[in-house]
Amino acid sequence: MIEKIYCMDVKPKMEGERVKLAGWVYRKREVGNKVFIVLRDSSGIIQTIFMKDLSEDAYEKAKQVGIESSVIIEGTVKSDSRAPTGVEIQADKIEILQNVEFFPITKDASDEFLLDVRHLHLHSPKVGSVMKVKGTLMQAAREWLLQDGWYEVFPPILVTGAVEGGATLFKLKYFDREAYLSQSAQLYLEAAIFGLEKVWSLTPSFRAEKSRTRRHLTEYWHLELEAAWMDLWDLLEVEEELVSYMVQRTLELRKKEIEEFRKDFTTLKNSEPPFPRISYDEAIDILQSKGVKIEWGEDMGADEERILTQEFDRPFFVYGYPKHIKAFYMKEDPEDSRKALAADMLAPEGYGEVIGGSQREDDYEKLVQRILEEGMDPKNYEWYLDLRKYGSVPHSGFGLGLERLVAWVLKLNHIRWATLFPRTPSRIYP
Ligand SMILES: NC(=O)C[C@H]([NH3+])C(=O)NS(=O)(=O)OC[C@H]1O[C@@H](n2cnc3c(N)ncnc32)[C@H](O)[C@@H]1O
Ligand SMILES: [Mg+2]
Repeated sequence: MIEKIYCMDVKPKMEGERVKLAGWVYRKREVGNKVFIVLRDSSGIIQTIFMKDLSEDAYEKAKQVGIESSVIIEGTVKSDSRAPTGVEIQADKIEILQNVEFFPITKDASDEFLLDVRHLHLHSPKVGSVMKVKGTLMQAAREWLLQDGWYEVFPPILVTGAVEGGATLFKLKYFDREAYLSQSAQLYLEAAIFGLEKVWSLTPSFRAEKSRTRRHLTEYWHLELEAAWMDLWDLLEVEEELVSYMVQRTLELRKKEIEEFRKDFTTLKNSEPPFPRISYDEAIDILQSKGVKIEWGEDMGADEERILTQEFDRPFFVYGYPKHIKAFYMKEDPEDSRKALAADMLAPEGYGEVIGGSQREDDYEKLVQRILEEGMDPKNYEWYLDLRKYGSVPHSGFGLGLERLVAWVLKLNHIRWATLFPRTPSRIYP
């Protein structure tokens, strides 16, 4: 590893010290016998100045170097209020590791072009800020899960059954049989609770969604929890505690990065438990009162959720959806056979669903009945049905779409900007 200091670690109080930095040329301009290079590394940027009368060799090299060239720069720290970070390097040495004549990404690059060259777009500090926020949200989730006694487990991705409906399965050939890419780790987490009681996993989930919306990917990162002995209402408390900790902790650690994307932090600061809870029935009433054409029993899509979120300035729950629009594994509401003990968490500011969760059907016969009602073959779920034969317990769980959470926290205009290499129906390269 090159012995170097990070841009953000160079402080005005280091005036006069000699330092070595390594990174990429972010900006460059020439003024008279001076070349100003703004150097970029993972921590940020710093201005370096090359003066002909300080080192003609370094000055001549600095004149040649192109944007995004990889360089090692040495020089003396000088405090300067005019510099972007209040300090600059009076450079007397530059090693050009690779000079870049022309970097393909320019200021007017289209979104589609940026996605075509996503592997180069990752040079961007702004993209780096998205990934830092995403990583910190997961760091916070791990902190909370550890202190609240949840066990991380590592479920399979190669599976033989649908969880969220057969229409969005990615099929693959598995030796001499058919298999699928996992839509959700849920069923395997349900098996894990008989030994570990409270489990969680972060896995890629795959959905052959043909819908080209701002909130769907075909591959996304899925944070899922499952717990024995919990009913739906216990689950909602876990969800709001976890999400509020993730948001508040990320606000604390990544305020600078979040400020690059939004100026108003109100909804983030409001994300403290308890989150508001409305029933599906109330949600339908609200939508109808706002002139939305939707009847009881219909599912809410992105447009309906967007309108509903206008009523809230923080994440909120919608619970008690009609059973027939929800998945086979959801427990019927004992107080209303038309409904499931299910709840989604919706993010405000138009973002909508970030979590889907429910209490699970724990009775063997009822679960077989639901599988048959959904037109599925119980034989394909024998192992899953076994979980209701050997010490079945009330249990609940949920799945949080990490990119959806990032999209809300950073107010991104499309979920694809929330992931390193977005996968959509029209994009699987690079
Ligand atoms: N363990 C569980 O109980 C999870 C459950 N089996 C499940 O998969 N629910 S979900 O389909 O609503 O998906 C959960 C979340 O996963 C996200 N999700 C769901 N589908 C997508 C797509 N296509 N792209 C991005 N994000 C997606 C979204 O935030 C959903 O709320
Ligand atoms: Mg859902």
